[in-house]
Amino acid sequence: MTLLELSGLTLRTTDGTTLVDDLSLTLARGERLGLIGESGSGKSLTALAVLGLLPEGITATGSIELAGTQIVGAREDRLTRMRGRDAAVVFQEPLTALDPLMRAGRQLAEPLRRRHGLRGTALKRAVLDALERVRLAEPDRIARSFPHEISGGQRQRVALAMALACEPKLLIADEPTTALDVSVQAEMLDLIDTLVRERDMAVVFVSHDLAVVTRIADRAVVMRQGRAVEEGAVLDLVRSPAHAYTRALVGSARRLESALNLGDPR
Ligand SMILES: Nc1ncnc2c1ncn2[C@@H]1O[C@H](COP(=O)(O)OP(=O)(O)OP(=O)(O)O)[C@@H](O)[C@H]1O
Repeated sequence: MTLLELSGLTLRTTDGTTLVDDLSLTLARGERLGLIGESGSGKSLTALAVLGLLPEGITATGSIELAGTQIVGAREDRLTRMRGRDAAVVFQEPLTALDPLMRAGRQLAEPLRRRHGLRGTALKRAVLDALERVRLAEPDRIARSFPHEISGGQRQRVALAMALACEPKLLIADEPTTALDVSVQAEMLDLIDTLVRERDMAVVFVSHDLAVVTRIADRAVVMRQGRAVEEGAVLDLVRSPAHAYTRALVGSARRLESALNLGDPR
């Protein structure tokens, strides 16, 4: 069953520059799609468009249907209902999602209260459970901390817990490991992988790094200069890229062999 369908999505600035050009793709429930391409290829804007969060001055034409809701041109109240319930996002920089002046526990309590109607002790328990689920040791301490008092990796886990709080059908992860230390990147990828698998959640995983995408996604769309140049099963793309740009990505994907554990990728 289709969860997300983009048809002819085109994103333009007010001065008429086309940033994403006639993009079409579909995602089934529970499916994991990588959106891959170099910086500026339009991946993040596509992800933001799905959430109805395009920056001012960028307009969308075409269609984005998410769990039966047309996102292009939808009113803000409709988008607000959709966010969290149908789709949630984890950004590269967790501070984008976190309020620097609010303790982590309070921030996480908000979506849990809204979605599950919890109050008081039950809400406190749910906050600690959500922090434990993203494998944060010392959930009590983390809940009491302000974002600047915890590490980048811990902040990203709190942001992930917030994104998962409303049990969305789709998790959009936009370079969620890029800003983290290499040592915690793999842990974060494993965590996302496990949590979405347990919940049978669909994923759109945005990254410039093919090696990272292979760990999470079943299928990938390769974007270049706002257009999809190639699409297919991740392993097919890696083994026999058709487009010269995909070939270049495969060639430059660091640690690809070990990430895939394929031996000779040819
Ligand atoms: N608010 C904006 N106004 C005008 N142009 C923008 C805006 N945001 C992004 N762009 C442009 O749109 C194009 C696509 O940007 P986008 O952020 O989607 O790329 P990306 O593939 O996600 O790259 P990165 O990995 O660097 O984020 C780029 O040329 C960018 O400069």
